Amino acid sequence: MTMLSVEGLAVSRGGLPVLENIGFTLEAGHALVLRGPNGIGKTTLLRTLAGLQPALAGTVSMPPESMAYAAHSDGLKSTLTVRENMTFWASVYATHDIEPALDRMNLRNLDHRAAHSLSAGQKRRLGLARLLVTGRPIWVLDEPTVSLDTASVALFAEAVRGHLSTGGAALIATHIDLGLEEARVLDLAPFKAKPPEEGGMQGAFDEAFL
Ligand SMILES: Nc1ncnc2c1ncn2[C@@H]1O[C@H](COP(=O)(O)OP(=O)(O)OP(=O)(O)O)[C@@H](O)[C@H]1O
Repeated sequence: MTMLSVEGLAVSRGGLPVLENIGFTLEAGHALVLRGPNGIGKTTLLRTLAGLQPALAGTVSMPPESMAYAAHSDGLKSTLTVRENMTFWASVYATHDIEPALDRMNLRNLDHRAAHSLSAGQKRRLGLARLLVTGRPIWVLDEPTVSLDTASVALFAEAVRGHLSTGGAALIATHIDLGLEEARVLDLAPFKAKPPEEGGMQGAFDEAFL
């Protein structure tokens, strides 16, 4: 069953088109891994899908409210404890049980620690635990494994697998292999937008000699 369908999508950063004519579908129970070199536009695409910036063109079949977005910055409330952060998010998303999420991301021993006192990887685990209490079907993840050690990457991959097995889907920008058999890869290189000024200036340059 198709959960998300994207057609003719063009996205921009700083007023310039970055990727254009992007099309893909994402089925329930599957993950799509976005690949491409630094700066190709993975973050820009994910931010656009999550409703944080407008698209230049195209259609996205599902609204941002169906997506749980986890960005580079973990969005933690630094003075609240791990447990308080989780409780806060559970109330925002009107879900209740934070206990399984604490266990899934191995945060139980840290649950009374203020978020600001966590290590980078522990903060990342807390940011990812948030996904588990959103109750949202499509996870949109930007470099989710940054700062994670091997054991935590495995925990995270297991959490994604659990989400997929209950009919969820995930869109993940990552440079590493998460070992997810359910994942397809989408290479973004073919969608790279041509810089508009290049064509325009070259045209003007050529014209000057005609
Ligand atoms: N705030 C900004 N204003 C203007 N341009 C930006 C801004 N942030 C990023 N860009 C540019 O937009 C393009 C796409 O950046 P984006 O962060 O989406 O790439 P990415 O594929 O996620 O890269 P990485 O793998 O390094 O995370 C890049 O050329 C980048 O320089």
